[in-house]
Amino acid sequence: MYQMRSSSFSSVIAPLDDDVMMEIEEANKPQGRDGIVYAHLAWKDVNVMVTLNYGDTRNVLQGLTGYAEPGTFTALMAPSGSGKSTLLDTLSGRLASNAILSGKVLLNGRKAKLSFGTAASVTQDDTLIGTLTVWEMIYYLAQLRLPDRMPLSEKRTLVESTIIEMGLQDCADTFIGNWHLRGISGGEKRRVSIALEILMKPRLLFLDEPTSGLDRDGRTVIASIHQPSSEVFEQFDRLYLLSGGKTAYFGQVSEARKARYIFSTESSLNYI
Ligand SMILES: Nc1ncnc2c1ncn2[C@@H]1O[C@H](COP(=O)(O)OP(=O)(O)OP(=O)(O)O)[C@@H](O)[C@H]1O
Repeated sequence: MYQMRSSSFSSVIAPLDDDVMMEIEEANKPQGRDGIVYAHLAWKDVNVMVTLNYGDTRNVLQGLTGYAEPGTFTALMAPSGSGKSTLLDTLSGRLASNAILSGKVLLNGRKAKLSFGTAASVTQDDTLIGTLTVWEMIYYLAQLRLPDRMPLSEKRTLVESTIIEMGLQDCADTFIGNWHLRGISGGEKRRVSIALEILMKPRLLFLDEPTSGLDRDGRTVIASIHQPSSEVFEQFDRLYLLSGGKTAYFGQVSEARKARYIFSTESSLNYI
């Protein structure tokens, strides 16, 4: 769990570099030499206000600015209730109907609706079919989601490579399981949920709780995270810390370390 003393961490807020922000906002040529469209995501002055019962309102996010670039992994961290899921929902265009957004969210320099195939979200409540094996589940989804014109042999190859990418080889033939059938572990279920999304090769991936071993491969990954294991923590490039809906820190993980955030060995982050 976090321990936070708000008086001292404000001094290590990383100032956002305006040039970098502008560069990202104006990046209108996201297509790389390999023909793949990469996802540069930027958000500026984002505020989210929700309407509560009896018509009261509450500002859940206040003045958030940041960006995420292709091939990087950005971790959103904050104490419970500070706005991680709301920021993920904002960036992925999934805000609740009682929430009002102001500010800019730009994909490759433009306001864009995130289409299926470009962006994918993996939330905690994804449903899997317990009576299928891991291989069957992923293959079943591949047949449903991948284009009809793709040959079956190609779909099978993609299923195999996705299973390897997510480190699911050892449990590929194990049932996913349900309340009366013991199946794969909780962590393996998370990896199956992610596998189902990366089948479509999205350039932008939003995760509620990341997992280790995710290949970036030019992908832009933004993940909200509660208690990172040291293995997961090693994978982050940037850290976005929120406190009470405001930015407490946005910058490189390495700089956060220098700024005297203490990362203890297992699953805890303390601000000093
Ligand atoms: N649509 C909404 N209507 C009312 N309140 C909301 C709404 N969305 C978020 N909130 C409130 O805003 C605050 C931030 O919620 P959010 O789920 O983003 O936090 P979080 O950092 O993801 O929390 P946790 O780590 O516990 O999942 C909470 O107090 C939550 O109750």
